[in-house]
Amino acid sequence: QFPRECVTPEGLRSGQCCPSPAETPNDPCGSSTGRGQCVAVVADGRPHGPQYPHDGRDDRERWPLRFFNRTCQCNGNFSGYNCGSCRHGLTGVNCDQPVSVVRRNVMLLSPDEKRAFVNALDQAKRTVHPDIVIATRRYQEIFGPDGNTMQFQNITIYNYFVWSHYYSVSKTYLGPGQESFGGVDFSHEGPGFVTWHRFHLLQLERDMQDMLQDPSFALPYWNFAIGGSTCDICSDDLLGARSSFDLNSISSNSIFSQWRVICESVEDYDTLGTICNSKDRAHCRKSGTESSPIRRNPAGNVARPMVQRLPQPQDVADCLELSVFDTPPFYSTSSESFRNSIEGYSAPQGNYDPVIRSLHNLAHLFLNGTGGQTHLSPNDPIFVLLHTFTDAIFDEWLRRHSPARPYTLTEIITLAVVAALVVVAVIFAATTCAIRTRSYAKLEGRQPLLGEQYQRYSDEHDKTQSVV
Ligand SMILES: O=C1C=c2cc(C(=O)O)[nH]c2=CC1=O
Repeated sequence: QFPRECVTPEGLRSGQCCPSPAETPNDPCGSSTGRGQCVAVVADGRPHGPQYPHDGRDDRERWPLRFFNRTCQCNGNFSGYNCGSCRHGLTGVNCDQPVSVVRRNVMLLSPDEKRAFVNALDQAKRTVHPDIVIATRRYQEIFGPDGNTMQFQNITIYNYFVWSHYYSVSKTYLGPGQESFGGVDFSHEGPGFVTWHRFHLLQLERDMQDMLQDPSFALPYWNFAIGGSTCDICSDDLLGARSSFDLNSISSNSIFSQWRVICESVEDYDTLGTICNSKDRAHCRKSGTESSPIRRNPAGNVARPMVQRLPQPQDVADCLELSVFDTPPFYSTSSESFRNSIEGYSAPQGNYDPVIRSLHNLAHLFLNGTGGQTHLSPNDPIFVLLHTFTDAIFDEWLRRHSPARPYTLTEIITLAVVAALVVVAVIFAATTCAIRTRSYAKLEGRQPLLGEQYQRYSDEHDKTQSVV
C-alpha cells in the first residue's frame, strides 16, 4: 500500500517516495516550509527470530525497503506520507491547534450519534481512498507483464483497513508448487500486537476524519468484558442484529447486511502468489459465486463451549496487574506477559495454557464467523470497536506501568553536566569544612565557645537563657 503518486514505473525504479504537500507543488515533503525532508529509510536490520526461518523471500521483510528506500521524515507537528497533514490531536494550517478526539463507549452514544457513526462507517466502505493504492502482486511482478503496467489498484477507505490487516497476516509465498509458509504473522502473537493495531486504528480514524472533514471524529469502543453470551452491540441501530431467517447472518434492517467481504480467497492467493484484490469479485462472478456477506453467529460455536461467552470485567483488572510488557520467547506461548494476556493466548492472570483463549482473542472467537478468522476479521465492523477497547486497556496499562523511556543524548549530556557540578560543589564544601575545622581546633583553647557577646550567663537565671 503506497501513495498513488509514488507507484509510477519511474517512481518505483528510483526507490524514492517523497511527494509534495497539495498546497506546495514541487516541494518534496514540504521541505521549503520546514514541514519535513526526504531521507534514507532506516529499517531494523537485526536477524529474524526462530519463528521465521527465511531471509529475503517476503516483500514485507525490512519494510518498505523492497519498494522504496527514501521517504519523507516529518518535523514537529507535521505528519503523513508528504508531511502535508498534522500529527494526531492537532489541526490548523500550521498544525498548532490542539483538537480533542475522545473515544466513547458505543453503548452510551445518543441515537443520533449511533446513526452518524454507522453512516460514517458505511460511507468509508464506499469511498475510494483519496491517497493510497494497494499492490495486487508481489514486488517481482509489480511492473506487470510488459514491465510498464503497474500492478496497483484503488481501494475504498474501509477496504484498505481490511486489506492492510490481511497483508500483515498472509503467508509467505515460497514459489510455484511449494507450500506457502504460514509460520509467521507480522501483527499478532508477538510484542508488536498492541502497537501495530494502535497504528491500524489511527489510520482508519484519520482517514474518516478527512472523509467527514471533522478532525474531532473519534471511533467509539465496545466494552466486550461484560461476561455472558449476549452481543449487546448486535442491534440494528449499531452493528446489526441477528437475522430472523439465518442464524449466521445480519438482519436486513442493518446496513451491514449489504456489506461484502474482501480477501476471502486466501487459498488462491497462497497458491498463485497474488495479493487480495478487488478482481476477486470478477473472478468469483465468472465462477458463479458472488463475494460473501458478513457471517456472524455470536456465542453460537457449540463445538467450542469455551468461546460461547464474553470475557469478564475481572479479566481486564487481572491483565492490568501484569507489570512486564512482554516476556521470552515473545510469542503466543509467553507467560506473565501483559501483551500475551491482553492478546488472549494466556490467562488474564498471565499463565500460558494452550487451550486458553481470553480477552481480545475470546472476543474475536465469540463472534463465530467473519470476525473470528484472522485474515478476514476486519470485514466485520465489530473489529473496529473490539480493537478500540483493546487499545484502551493498553492505554491504561501504559498509565500504570509506563516503562522508563530511554534518555535522549541531550538529556544524558545535561545529566552528566549537573552530576559533575554537584561533585565539584561537594568536594569544595568538604574541603572548606576540613580547613575550617582544623583552624578552629587550633584556636579552641583561647576562644570563648559562643564568642564575646554570649560570654555571660546570669547565675540567677536558667543556664539556657542568655543575658544580653
Ligand atoms: O481476527 C482474529 C481472529 C482470531 C482468532 C484467534 C484465535 O485465538 O484462534 N485469534 C484471533 C485474532 C484475530 O485478530
